[in-house]
Amino acid sequence: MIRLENITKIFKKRSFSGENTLAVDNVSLTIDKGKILGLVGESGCGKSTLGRIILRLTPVDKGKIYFYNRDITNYTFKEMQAIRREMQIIFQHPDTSLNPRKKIKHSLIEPFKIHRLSSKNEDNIMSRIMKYLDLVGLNEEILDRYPNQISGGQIQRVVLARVLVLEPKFLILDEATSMLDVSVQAQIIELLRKIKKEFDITYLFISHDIDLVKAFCDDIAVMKDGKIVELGSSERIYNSPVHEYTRKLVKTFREF
Ligand SMILES: Nc1ncnc2c1ncn2[C@@H]1O[C@H](COP(=O)(O)OP(=O)(O)OP(=O)(O)O)[C@@H](O)[C@H]1O
Repeated sequence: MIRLENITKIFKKRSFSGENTLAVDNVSLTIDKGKILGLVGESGCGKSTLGRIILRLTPVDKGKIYFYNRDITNYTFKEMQAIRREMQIIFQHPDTSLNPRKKIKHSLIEPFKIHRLSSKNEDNIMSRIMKYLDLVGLNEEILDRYPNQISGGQIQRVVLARVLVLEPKFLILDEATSMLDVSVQAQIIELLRKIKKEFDITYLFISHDIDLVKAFCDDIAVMKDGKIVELGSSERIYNSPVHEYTRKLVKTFREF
């Protein structure tokens, strides 16, 4: 479903004395349809940049991005608009992912407007919203609340519902559960499993938590200094890591 060939991204220095940052260094990888690929590595290694590049939210300097075998690397804004709904991302911070001044109802109606989804009237939109709210384990009481009146876990459920109304085929979860308590995190992971089963969505799960990635993902790509240093099945990477850096990551988590 996703194929990356030799992706490279350099952020230019911001000041005369600063340095360029090689955020992604010649990365090639494939994510097959229906799979969950975990992308792990320590802070600043380039995980988010790579995710944003796949969605064409960050321009790439070198390399090619394929989505369903279509080369989307140089798609225009208009061409991207046509496939934007199919590729979505959920970020880490529950507190900034929804407009704090708008009720939850507004945030759930918004995607229909942005993506000009064909829904004849508001009743029709609301019935679709209710379907997805139910799926993520929320009820209509949430609609009249503001983001600061609900918990972090509830916000991530709303964010998921907001994305699901678009019926995406590929979803990037960028540290999407990192800010949540462990028990809430487990509930959201369970929900993500259920959603994947029901909608056959392919995930890229970005996290620094290798234990969580091992439990949730089919395969793991380990990133260091912008490079993928090791890639394989979750079991293999976790139980018999080959690269020295992967060994260190696994060991650190086990001791922690
Ligand atoms: N817009 C930007 N402009 C300049 N440098 C950037 C920009 N975005 C990221 N970087 C730099 O690129 C490198 C990779 O950052 P990135 O956010 O992709 O890493 P990450 O692995 O996702 O880290 P984290 O887990 O902390 O989010 C870092 O050195 C970062 O400072």
